[in-house]
Formats: sequence, structure tokens, C-alpha cells
Amino acid sequence: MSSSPLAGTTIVFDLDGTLVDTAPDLTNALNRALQACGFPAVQGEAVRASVAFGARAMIAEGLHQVDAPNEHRTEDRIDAMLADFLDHYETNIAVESVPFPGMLETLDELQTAGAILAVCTNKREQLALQLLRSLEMADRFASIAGRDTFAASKPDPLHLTETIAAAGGDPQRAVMIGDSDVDIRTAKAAGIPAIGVRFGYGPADSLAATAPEALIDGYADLLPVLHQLLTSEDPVNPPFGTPS
Ligand SMILES: O=C(O)COP(=O)(O)O
Ligand SMILES: [Mg+2]
Repeated sequence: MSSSPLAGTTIVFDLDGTLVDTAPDLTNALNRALQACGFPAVQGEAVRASVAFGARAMIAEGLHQVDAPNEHRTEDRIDAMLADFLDHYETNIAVESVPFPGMLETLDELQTAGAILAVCTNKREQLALQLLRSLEMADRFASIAGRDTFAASKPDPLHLTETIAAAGGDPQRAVMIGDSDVDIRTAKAAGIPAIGVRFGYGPADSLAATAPEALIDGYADLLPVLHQLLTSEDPVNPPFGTPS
């Protein structure tokens, strides 16, 4: 039997910018929507930070980057662009999207140690499933919950606690891992420790400002940091909630 502190612990991952580098395909979908309106394409770097906030935010940032006149920024126009964006994205979801370096190996190690894996993303559930299936990763996760899976989505803590419940896990034995302040705020609101990843899309200062339990720069750091977190005997900040 495994004596790892990871055994039976639910490790919940954000998707975009945490498990998978989805920015290139999202940028391609944005450019398709911009070009359909007669605007030029934008560079990925220019809209990268907006990926953390979803397709609508990417469109708003894209329109800002191309100096779109105000009449192109109405709700109706943005809705039409969003439909165009999603249409293209759905059929091109895993063309350039790749797992972050070391991610698959780390998931292997977590599973070997007996951890329960789950995904809590603000992507639409169907798109999250499609992406993870395309990358042949979907079966690794006991639950995959998108923005439309439950009654509320991140930063509402219900999204995270329901994801853990759907995975058959215990919120008192869970850790959230994400690239944006939204992920960390969600975890804090649920009373769950959080690890921020600095290689994703969330701006570094806002990620750090939410004070996650730890910040990592790559998957090589995740297991040691998790181990430290799960075996911490700090009575002031116990790893799992308040001691009874
Ligand atoms: O698509 C989004 O809104 C962001 O997705 P994420 O929650 O997986 O980072
Ligand atoms: Mg993210």
C-alpha cells in the first residue's frame, strides 16, 4: 500500500494555462473572428493575458488591439463574433495546443501515488472534454467540470467543491492548481489550499497578490511542493482546513 500523503487526495487542475498551452488555438479562433469582420489578425503575445478570462475577454482585447470603432464593440456584435470564434475553435481545438512540459509525467506520478485527479475550468464543459479527449488525457480525470457544468463557475467556490464531489473526493483533502488569480480566489473561498503556476496566462502580479500556498515555475516543482504542503505541521496554517 502507498503511504504517500497524496493517496486519496484530490488534485484539481485548471485547464487553460495550467494543464495545456491552449493560447495558440484560441488566438487562431480570435483571428478568424476578427478577420470575418474585416480586421487584421493580432499577435498571440498581445492577447495572451486575456486567455485567462475566456473567449469574450479575448474578443474584447482583440477589438482593442485593432482599434475597432465603437460600433463594433456592442453586445450584439461581440455575440456574433463569439459564435464565429467558438465555431472555429470547436473544429480546431487541438491543432497547436500542447500539454505544458512535464505535465503528463507529473500526472503519471500523481496517479501512481494514489491521488484523485480532476479538472475545474471556466471553459465550456463540452470544449474541455473535446480538448482533453483530443489529447488523449480525458480518462485520467475522475471529473471534468466546465463553466456550465454546475449552477456557478469560478470564482464561485461551488464550482470547485462540486468538482471534488463529482470526483468522489473530499474537500478537506484537496488542492487546487491554477494559473490565474481566479483559480486561487476560488480555492481560498472554498477553504482549499492552492498552488499557482507562473508559466500560464494569469498576470504574475495578480497571481502573487492572491497569496497561494505556493508558486511554481514548472511541473518539475509540483510533486516536491505538494509533498511539503501535505505534510506541513504548521499549526497556524494546517494544510487541510481547521483542526478540530
Ligand atoms: O476559458 C476560460 O475562461 C479560462 O479557462 P481556464 O479556467 O481553464 O483557465
Ligand atoms: Mg487558466
